[in-house]
Amino acid sequence: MLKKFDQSAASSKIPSQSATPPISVVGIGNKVAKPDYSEAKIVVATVGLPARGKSYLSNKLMRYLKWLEYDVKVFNVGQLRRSRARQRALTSGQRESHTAEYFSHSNEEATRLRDKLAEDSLDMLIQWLKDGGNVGIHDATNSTHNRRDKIQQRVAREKGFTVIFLESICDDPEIIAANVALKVSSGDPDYKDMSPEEAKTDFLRRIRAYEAVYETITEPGISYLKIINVGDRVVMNHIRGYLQSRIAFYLMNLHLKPRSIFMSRHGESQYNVEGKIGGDALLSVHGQTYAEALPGLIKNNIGDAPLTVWTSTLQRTIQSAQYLPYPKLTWKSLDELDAGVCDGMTYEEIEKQYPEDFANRDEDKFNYRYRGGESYRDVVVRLEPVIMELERQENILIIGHQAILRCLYAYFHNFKQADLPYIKIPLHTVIKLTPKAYGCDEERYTLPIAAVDTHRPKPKAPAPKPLREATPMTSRRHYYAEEETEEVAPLE
Ligand SMILES: O=P(O)(O)OC[C@H]1O[C@@](CO)(OP(=O)(O)O)[C@@H](O)[C@@H]1O
Repeated sequence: MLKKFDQSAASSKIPSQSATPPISVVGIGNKVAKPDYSEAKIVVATVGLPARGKSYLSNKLMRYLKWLEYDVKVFNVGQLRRSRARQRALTSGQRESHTAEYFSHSNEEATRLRDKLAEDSLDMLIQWLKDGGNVGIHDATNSTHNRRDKIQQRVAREKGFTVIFLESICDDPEIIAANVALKVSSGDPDYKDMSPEEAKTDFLRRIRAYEAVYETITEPGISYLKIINVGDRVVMNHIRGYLQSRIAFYLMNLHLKPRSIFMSRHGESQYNVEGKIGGDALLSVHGQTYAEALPGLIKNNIGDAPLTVWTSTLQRTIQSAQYLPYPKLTWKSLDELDAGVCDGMTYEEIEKQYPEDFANRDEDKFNYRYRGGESYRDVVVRLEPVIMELERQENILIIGHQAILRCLYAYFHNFKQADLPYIKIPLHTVIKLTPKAYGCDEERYTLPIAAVDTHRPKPKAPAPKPLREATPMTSRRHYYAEEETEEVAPLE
């Protein structure tokens, strides 16, 4: 539901209206208010034994939905337990230990305490939803009918709130062993006073304590998703509405097979050399050299492993991929951000011809929409099917464009919207992302082939407005030898 928006006054500031959830946006002067998705209020409650990837699924889901601009937060009951224990230790001077006995069902006092923690965490989550959040993820074992009944009853007290249970069932010994190893090696506060062997023994006892009372979801009539071995099989029940279906579809497409996602911009184009944006130019001489060198770099990296190459429909990406001996796919959705009336111009020309637009873009680059073109926000929306497909696939090399790769990179590294349009994706560099339990490992390979720098840094001070007599701003086009290495910091 879009509120009325004065399009004549702000052709460049109209937020996305494409196939995204209903949003309301209010224009305030030169600024664009944050989109309001307040209609969706969903509690996602995880269900599963320890070491079944519940936190992995919770965090992936959060990253995906946040990238799509929903307000999402994970409420991890284990973290609440630890932070309360720390607080108690500060007043009592005595440290509490939460070994396997604490999780045993026969320990009535501890069971009462754990139930209370789950309730408190749910109350905090519901309050957060009332304050404007959209999807609150209750990351806990929630492994009995009784616990799930309580969650349902609590959520039912809130008008318009719905709950989906997300059960992660895993019987693949490799996945379980990897999750156990991660828990005991990640400096988990529960195990900081134990050796890795003691920690492992204790954690396995904790799992057995939960197994003794575990009840898989069989309750009729509730909304749930059962994810078996992280996406091998998925069972769905009573999934309704746009956002619930989207959540289900995303989780269905996840897998845990080891793989890497390679990203590279096309080789330097003739437009890059001239400082022009957009267009459909061919590669420069240096760009062509990069295209020739790329197969060697990739082969050195992945050897004989299978790989699929994705390009946009624009010549500079297709030309850059021409010597790569792998199956190729051309995506219209990977075409560069559409600069509308500014297509084919240099930044200096845009500043001269459209000074207000130029200033607006500097002020809020993520939301700014070129006249007759797109904003970064629009691009994020059109890349959603690409993200979904990337989650399903194994090794992929994307030969793309500056703005497109920024958006994809931001998804994997959880960047804030405001920082996204300034991420450095230099030419003649391959970025290798390897998804891990929480986040991604990254390596960068830069080939020693000269190229211009097309990155315009964020202006230091807010751009002055109106910009009748704007001082010319030069695009920084120079060679890597002059490049500083400062990077935008990822979230968390
Ligand atoms: O959003 P900004 O920083 O302007 O970067 C996007 C621009 O990057 C460019 C190069 O300046 O990408 P590309 O090299 O793929 O052509 C432009 O075409 C595009 O408009």
